[in-house]
Amino acid sequence: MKIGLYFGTFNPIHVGHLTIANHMAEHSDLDQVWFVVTPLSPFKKKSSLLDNHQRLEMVYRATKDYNKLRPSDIEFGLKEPNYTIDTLTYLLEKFPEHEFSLLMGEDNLKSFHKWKNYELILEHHDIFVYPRISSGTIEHRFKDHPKIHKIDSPIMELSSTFIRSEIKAGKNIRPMLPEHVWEYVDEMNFYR
Ligand SMILES: Nc1ncnc2c1ncn2[C@@H]1O[C@H](COP(=O)(O)OP(=O)(O)OP(=O)(O)O)[C@@H](O)[C@H]1O
Ligand SMILES: O=C(O)c1ccc[n+]([C@@H]2O[C@H](COP(=O)([O-])O)[C@@H](O)[C@H]2O)c1
Repeated sequence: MKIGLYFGTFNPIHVGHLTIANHMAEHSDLDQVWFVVTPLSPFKKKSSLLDNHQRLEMVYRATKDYNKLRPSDIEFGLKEPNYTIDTLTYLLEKFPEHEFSLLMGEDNLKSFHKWKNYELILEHHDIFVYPRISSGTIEHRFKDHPKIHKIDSPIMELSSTFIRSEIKAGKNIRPMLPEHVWEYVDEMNFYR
């Protein structure tokens, strides 16, 4: 099968993430999109980070009604911080029958030259990049790269950081989360 890997912290998963994954599932030849919940991103701090299983639970609730979208806890047993190349090596060993590509927002492409062994990732995998407003520029070497494919789609100005700070300020963010995720966040008093 052709699998699109959508790596993220998902703290929490929001409608932007879900829209991107669904768009790729509907408009590409991918058979499935896996949301890989990352325990600790190399570029992030642990502050205000919910437990791995709570973030996985939110991804599970967001994706359960979508045939082609799956939560993945594959990184839970791997060394932190989680370098994507290490996870890919593990996945290729575990699932030699699958072909893996990556989905990411444009902000991640802008820092991609700082990722561990990024040349090796590009050698073996296609990367689909979703437009996103963010600071910084895309390195020249990634601009016309044959393995990097820009997705032509509307921009969604939404982030987990914004959602967490709005909840902390007592604002209603209900439309920004998939309904089942909002119910869980509300019931568990997350981010308050
Ligand atoms: N609104 C968005 N548009 C496009 N890509 C997005 C959007 N939100 C997240 N992404 C992408 O989803 C992936 C996972 O992102 P992540 O879980 O870090 O979400 P985030 O909203 O960026 O979180 P935070 O605000 O906590 O940094 C990354 O590739 C990121 O670029
Ligand atoms: O492999 C790397 O060097 C690397 C550097 C930065 C981020 N990543 C991965 O990219 C994903 C999204 O990261 P983030 O920081 O935007 O949540 C997450 O799964 C990280 O593990 C990976």
